[in-house]
Amino acid sequence: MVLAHLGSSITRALVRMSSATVVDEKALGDCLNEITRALLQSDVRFETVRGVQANIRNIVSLDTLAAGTNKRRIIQRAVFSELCAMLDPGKPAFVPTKANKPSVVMFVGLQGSGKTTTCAKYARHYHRKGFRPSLVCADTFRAGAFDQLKQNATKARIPFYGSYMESDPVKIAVKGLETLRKEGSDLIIIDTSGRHKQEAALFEEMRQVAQATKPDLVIFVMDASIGQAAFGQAQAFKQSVSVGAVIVTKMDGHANGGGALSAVAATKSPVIFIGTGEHMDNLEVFDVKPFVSRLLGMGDVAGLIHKIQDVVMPAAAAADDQHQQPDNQLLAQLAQGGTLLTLRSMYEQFQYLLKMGPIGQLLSMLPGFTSELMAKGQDKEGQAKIKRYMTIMDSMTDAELDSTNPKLMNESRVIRVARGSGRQVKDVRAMLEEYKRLAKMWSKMKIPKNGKMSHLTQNMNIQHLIKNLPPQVLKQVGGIGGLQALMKQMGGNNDMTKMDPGGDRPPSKRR
Ligand SMILES: Nc1nc2c(ncn2[C@@H]2O[C@H](COP(=O)(O)OP(=O)(O)OP(=O)(O)O)[C@@H](O)[C@H]2O)c(=O)[nH]1
Repeated sequence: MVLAHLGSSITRALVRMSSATVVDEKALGDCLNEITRALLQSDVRFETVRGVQANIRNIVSLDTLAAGTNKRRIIQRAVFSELCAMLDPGKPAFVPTKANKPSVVMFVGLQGSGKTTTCAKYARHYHRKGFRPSLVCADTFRAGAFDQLKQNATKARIPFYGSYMESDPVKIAVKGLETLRKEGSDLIIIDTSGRHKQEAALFEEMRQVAQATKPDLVIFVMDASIGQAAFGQAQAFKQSVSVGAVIVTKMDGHANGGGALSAVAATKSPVIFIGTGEHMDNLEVFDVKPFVSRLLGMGDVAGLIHKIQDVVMPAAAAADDQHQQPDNQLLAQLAQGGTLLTLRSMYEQFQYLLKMGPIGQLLSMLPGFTSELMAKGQDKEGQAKIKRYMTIMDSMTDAELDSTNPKLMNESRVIRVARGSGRQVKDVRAMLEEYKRLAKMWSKMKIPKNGKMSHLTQNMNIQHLIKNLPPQVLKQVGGIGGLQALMKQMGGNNDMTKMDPGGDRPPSKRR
């Protein structure tokens, strides 16, 4: 959990206030002081913190509250809504669509902020949603930028464009757009140069690339560690190009992230994603209410359902649209029936499982990937086993990974792969047994092709889901009846915003 310290400090303040015998001015004052301290420690600007405190005091006027009013609840709600207001710029960002013309998104930011890495993560995010994204490296300032982008793009299987010879970023950007448009990309992402500090040359280059490519969205990438200095940095970039959204990176390592997020909101720019690690999958959609909800340990049911949907959607999309290239191709094949599982596709399903993190349990809806791999309450062991299997597969050849013939892995290859991966022979054998079991099961399965989400969700074993959901989550969705209604809604209606549990502000559109 990012900002774990801030979240636990605020939660502790609220718990302390709630357990006070009487909720009076003193209890409220202590609670607010603690929250103030936590926000300042997270490098939130002093004026912002003072505003949050004053607004909570305005909402919670203890003297005027009618007798019998639940003061604790009112304070908790006020804190929740003020934290949301602090992080909400009140402005939506452009969301790429699969319209007639490809969407063009340009990334800007200082050197080392994580631009190049985030471009690839962003592309991967939309690839998973059924887009055909591509990357252009218009960073001619840093030697090695093109190689880095190329490497990331290859890893994420995203088409790319760049040049070792051309030194004019504008020419590269224009040529890249032209080439990738012709190749059928529907989301073209342009990575631009960064500098060590804000300087005229950087801004001029950004302006020229933007003028020549006319992006639908300019994303400013900044590093969370700068905290409240994000305000000045975001303003400076906004004055040079029309920044439409912000991605705050390195939220995994910085307590200052709270300050950075609130400072960006103060510039009226929406934060659309946060970077939570160096890995390609460490990019989280940033939605204010669910974020604050999780920060305060109140969960995020809509997000939970989204996670399920992220895994199930590509199969539905693929079943509906043969032209799409969803990330989860195995699920797409499953829609055709008679799937011949390869070790590589098993590897990809493992990646999905790991991405789901602690709620990997929910993936019990994926046929076969159930108790043996991620038994209830044993997420850690299950994940360790999956990682072990993946390390072993990393030492196998492409031919072995892409084959459906387990006999390729003869005794000498098993010994060789064990040595190469630093694992024991018995581990390699266990992995191959797992593969055979899954291959057999998947070969007999078929997801109905013509039934969109509703068919897929009907296919999920709801009983299994009920058994595996943590009790508090089940309670939060309204028990078994509520869960069934949610699944039904998920089948017939893709708009998750309608499922937001309570609250008065609609969450921004899911990206
Ligand atoms: N921990 C963590 N590291 C990140 C994150 N995003 C990027 N990084 C790391 O930050 C470093 C710099 O990232 P780059 O993508 O090269 O930065 P850049 O902004 O493209 O740099 P220039 O191309 O020089 O402008 C790399 O080591 C990345 O792996 C993140 O969300 N968390």
